[in-house]
Amino acid sequence: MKKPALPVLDMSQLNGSAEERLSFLKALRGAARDYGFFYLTGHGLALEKQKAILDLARTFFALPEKEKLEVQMANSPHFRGYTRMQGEITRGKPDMREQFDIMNEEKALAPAVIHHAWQRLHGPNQWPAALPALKGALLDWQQRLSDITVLLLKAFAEALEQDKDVFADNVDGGPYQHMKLIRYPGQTQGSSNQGVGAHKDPGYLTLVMQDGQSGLEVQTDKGWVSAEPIEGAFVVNIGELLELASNGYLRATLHRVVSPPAGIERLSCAFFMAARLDSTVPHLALPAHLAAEAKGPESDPANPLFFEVGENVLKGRLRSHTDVAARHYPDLMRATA
Ligand SMILES: O=C(O)CCC(=O)C(=O)O
Ligand SMILES: [Fe+2]
Repeated sequence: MKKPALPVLDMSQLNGSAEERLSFLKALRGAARDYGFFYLTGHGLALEKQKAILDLARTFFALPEKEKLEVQMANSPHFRGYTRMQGEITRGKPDMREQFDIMNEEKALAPAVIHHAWQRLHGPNQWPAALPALKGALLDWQQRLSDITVLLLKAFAEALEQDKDVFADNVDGGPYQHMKLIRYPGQTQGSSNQGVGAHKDPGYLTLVMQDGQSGLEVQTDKGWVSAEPIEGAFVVNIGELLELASNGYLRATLHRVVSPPAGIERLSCAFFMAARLDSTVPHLALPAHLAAEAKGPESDPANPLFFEVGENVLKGRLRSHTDVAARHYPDLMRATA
């Protein structure tokens, strides 16, 4: 196999000898600083389970459109459910992908206790009646991915020489979870090949499971590189909250997906770990030798970053899903117009 363009980290080293742990932490810090992206192996999730989730995704997307639209995201003030092709906007352009989003399974809050717009993110998922197996399988998978990201976040604290509990307030009681099944159809003549436009992820950490088809591309100092699928490995990337917490020492990197060639589809499952919506991102006090390398979080006037987690998550959702925003958050849309 060609040498991968991004570092490969073996998470089982975290449970190994003291030297192995150190070697993992050093590699983690370097990969996240230099690329903001890496492959993760040794995470303990079996290949057959991964394939079963991608098979379920394939079955879901093959349902008649009517069944999928019954659970469309536009119905949900909590940004959960099905989004059809071109239903999501990145950098002002529609993405050529269809997707199914779930988050923590929970009740919506009563209006009387809602004081901030982001509290409306809490709520139930929508599940397709035609595929009853989806609910149990996806909620279980989401929890496993969430557990991996919590371990990784702890490892980041250690790698950055922080108190081991520096992120405890962000994750105790269960961080915000968000998982997406995604299908990218093959290119068709005359249509755009923007599977998803160049973007940074808004949360702390993202885990992506890809099928065998390439398409995910990552911006590096040497230009765009392809994150070719490695069987069994997840692709991990840093989100804006971790960049913010580390004052830019860790990088939230631009990435995009280019549509597969005509006649070929690509499936993926992305898990986004934010933090508890009611928590605040800590300002990490980096030791001098690390602080000297911190670049400061990148500032982009079109994309303000907030230390309040709920604000940051809601901002990203409103921008990507303008139909949900217009239908369920007209008050906010007027305020920002
Ligand atoms: O499908 C992929 O490989 C990545 C998707 C992605 O970057 C996203 O949904 O944020
Ligand atoms: Fe992404």
